[in-house]
Amino acid sequence: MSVRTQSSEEPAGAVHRAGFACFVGRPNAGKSTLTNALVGQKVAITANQPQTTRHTVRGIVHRPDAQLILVDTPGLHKPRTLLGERLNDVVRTTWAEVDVIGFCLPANEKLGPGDRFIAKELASIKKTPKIAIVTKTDLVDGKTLAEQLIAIDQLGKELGFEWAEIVPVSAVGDKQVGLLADLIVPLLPEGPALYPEGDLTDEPEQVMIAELIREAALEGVRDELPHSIAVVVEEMLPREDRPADKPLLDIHAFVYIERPSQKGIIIGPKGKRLKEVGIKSRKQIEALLGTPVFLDLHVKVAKDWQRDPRQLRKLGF
Ligand SMILES: Nc1nc2c(ncn2[C@@H]2O[C@H](COP(=O)(O)OP(=O)(O)OP(=O)(O)O)[C@@H](O)[C@H]2O)c(=O)[nH]1
Repeated sequence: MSVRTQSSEEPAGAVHRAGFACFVGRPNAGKSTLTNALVGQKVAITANQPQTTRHTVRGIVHRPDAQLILVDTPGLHKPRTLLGERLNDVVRTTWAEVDVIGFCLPANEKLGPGDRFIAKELASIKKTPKIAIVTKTDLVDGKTLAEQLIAIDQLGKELGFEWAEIVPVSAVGDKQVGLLADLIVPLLPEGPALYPEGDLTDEPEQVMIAELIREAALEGVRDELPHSIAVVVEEMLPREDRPADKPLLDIHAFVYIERPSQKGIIIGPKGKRLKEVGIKSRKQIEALLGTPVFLDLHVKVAKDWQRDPRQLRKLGF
């Protein structure tokens, strides 16, 4: 077993590499946080709640020697609804297309059936190198970490493959995140940069904005509305008749819920809660786009949208 704590010096050459990596792992394993730490900007949505990442969000790491494009997939899980099945399809398609797969396993949770389920699926993808990433190392002591590293090495052996690397990281503590990038880069194919410098994500702005609104709308009501909220940005238009130095962007968005009874929870007494959601997400959208925004939010009921293919398509899944 080789566990990396330090980068081995690559001979300095003129080789430039570019390619794709994705992080897989159970819900809450720390994939989005790690993506953000590597890219250095909030592009994926994180939360204390499983399955927040519904869209494939790419973050791009630009380096002089390489361009690493990170594809952040939803967690693979036992599908119970049509949405669940679609999410799993997205995950498998992504795996088949990337150059490196990073399997995220939290240091503070023993390997469980969920991890084995994913590892088994990974084992069937023969040609893509797989790096085991032990996340959240700041939450455990050395002994627990060592046991986890051994268990992960063992898991690979049981399933008949070797991890390309096993790397402990802490995205929150900024430990070994740079090293992880150093270890992924040599596994990418040689080639020129695929995206212009400065691009951090190619996720359409509308999707990122919808995710910001969804995150704000979920805050404080996750227990009541765990996976029932979808957000769609209907329209984004610069306000007419504004002086050039005082632009305003009008954004109209719908917050979809599954049942009329959920309306009250989202809107709150006298619309107070929805207003707060609007203010909070507007500030984040303004920070993202760098322009003042007028955000118009409407709540709509889309009955059982998670189970209805037509609704799912409309909501962008
Ligand atoms: N202490 C600590 N917490 C972390 C670390 N990385 C992630 N977390 C926390 O773990 C939780 C889940 O992290 P996410 O990045 O949203 O996990 P994910 O794997 O993307 O989750 P899904 O989108 O549900 O698949 C969040 O509360 C994070 O703040 C870390 O390095 N240290």
